[in-house]
Amino acid sequence: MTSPTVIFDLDGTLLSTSADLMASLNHVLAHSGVAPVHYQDMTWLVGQGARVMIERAHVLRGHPAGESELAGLMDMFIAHYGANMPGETVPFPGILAALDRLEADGMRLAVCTNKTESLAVKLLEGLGMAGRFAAITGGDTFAIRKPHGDHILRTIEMAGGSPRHAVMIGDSVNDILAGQNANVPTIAVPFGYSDRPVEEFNPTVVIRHFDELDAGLIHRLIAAVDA
Ligand SMILES: O=C(O)COP(=O)(O)O
Ligand SMILES: [Mg+2]
Repeated sequence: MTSPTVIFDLDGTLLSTSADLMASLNHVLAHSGVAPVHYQDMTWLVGQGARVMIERAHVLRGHPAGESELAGLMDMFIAHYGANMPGETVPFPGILAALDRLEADGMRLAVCTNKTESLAVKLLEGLGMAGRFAAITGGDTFAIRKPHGDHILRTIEMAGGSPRHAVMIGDSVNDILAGQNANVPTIAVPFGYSDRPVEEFNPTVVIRHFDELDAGLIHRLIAAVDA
């Protein structure tokens, strides 16, 4: 039997990244001469990649930015965020032990994030985690990205896995929609960046802590699809 592929979202799922994202976003906002955002704003700003985050933050502060302005602000964000990494970013409680358990069971691990791929890889490398993943794809890896189901399907393909034996784990509506679009079971975590309760997205299951994530859960979810 093909070994299962477990696909993780990055921001708000594997890693608690909001402090560093917010510091770099506020650096950009200061350049635009607008007031900084606060932590509670991040639940709405994160999830569609840095460009959308910058765009939304400017709208939030009543200073909409045009296309060419956004391109420059994005470069500024990438330079600041990339230079300060891994900063205060840390893995969420229990995730490293959970990855160990899945690996020990022979599962393939992958990352499917809307973050810019080079930033995602650099961040995971900085935390010594990149080598665990058979594939790391970002919001700019393909022409499409989450919530498009193909972002997940192509990540599974790059990891050498099978879409019939895969599970997507994420914190935002995009992750759960992408899983549903790809026809793979979904696990939602409630501790990431979502402005709505994750239950509203109808994930297959919700886990409150990574202590609940083990090979048994992944096998049960995959078996339920085959049934
Ligand atoms: O950086 C973002 O906005 C989104 O990243 P994520 O897909 O890993 O949550
Ligand atoms: Mg996320």
